[in-house]
Amino acid sequence: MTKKIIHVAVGVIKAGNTLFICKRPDDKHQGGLWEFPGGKVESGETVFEALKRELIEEVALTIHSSSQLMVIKHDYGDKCVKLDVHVVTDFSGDAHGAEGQLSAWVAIDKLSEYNFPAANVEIIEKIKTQF
Ligand SMILES: Nc1nc2c([nH]c(=O)n2[C@@H]2O[C@H](COP(=O)(O)OP(=O)(O)OP(=O)(O)O)[C@@H](O)[C@H]2O)c(=O)[nH]1
Ligand SMILES: [Mg+2]
Repeated sequence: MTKKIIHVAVGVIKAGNTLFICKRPDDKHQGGLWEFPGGKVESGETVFEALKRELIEEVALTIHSSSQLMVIKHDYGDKCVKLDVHVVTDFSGDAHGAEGQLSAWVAIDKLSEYNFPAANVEIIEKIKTQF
């Protein structure tokens, strides 16, 4: 049987040479690891609409535009995800962990000091070469 793929909108929020990252709650999938904020694309939503909704909910930012960086499919065994990764530089608001999660603005060359889910390795490699 083909596994269900969970479509996820992921936001790489960038200001200068820093990115805004959050810590996933321990009880969630890949809990305790750092992430780029975002979440599942609901039926009838575009990726941008999902990203906009998730970033308001999770980090209290209103985004005005985004550009696609890459799409990554990853099978964690328990879950199969398709991460639709978008870079966001055009936003308003004061980013913080709006759901009580830890968060930080981190310099791109310090990203390797944080542990991310396996699917994110490719994202971080691309960011380091491209940004
Ligand atoms: N947001 C986000 N999710 C990621 C990243 N990397 C990665 O593998 N994922 C996976 O993508 C899936 C969906 O993300 P999510 O848990 O943020 O979804 P959500 O905000 O809709 O949460 P929910 O479970 O409360 O509905 C999770 O299985 C998560 O482990 C990442 O950098 N950011
Ligand atoms: Mg989320």
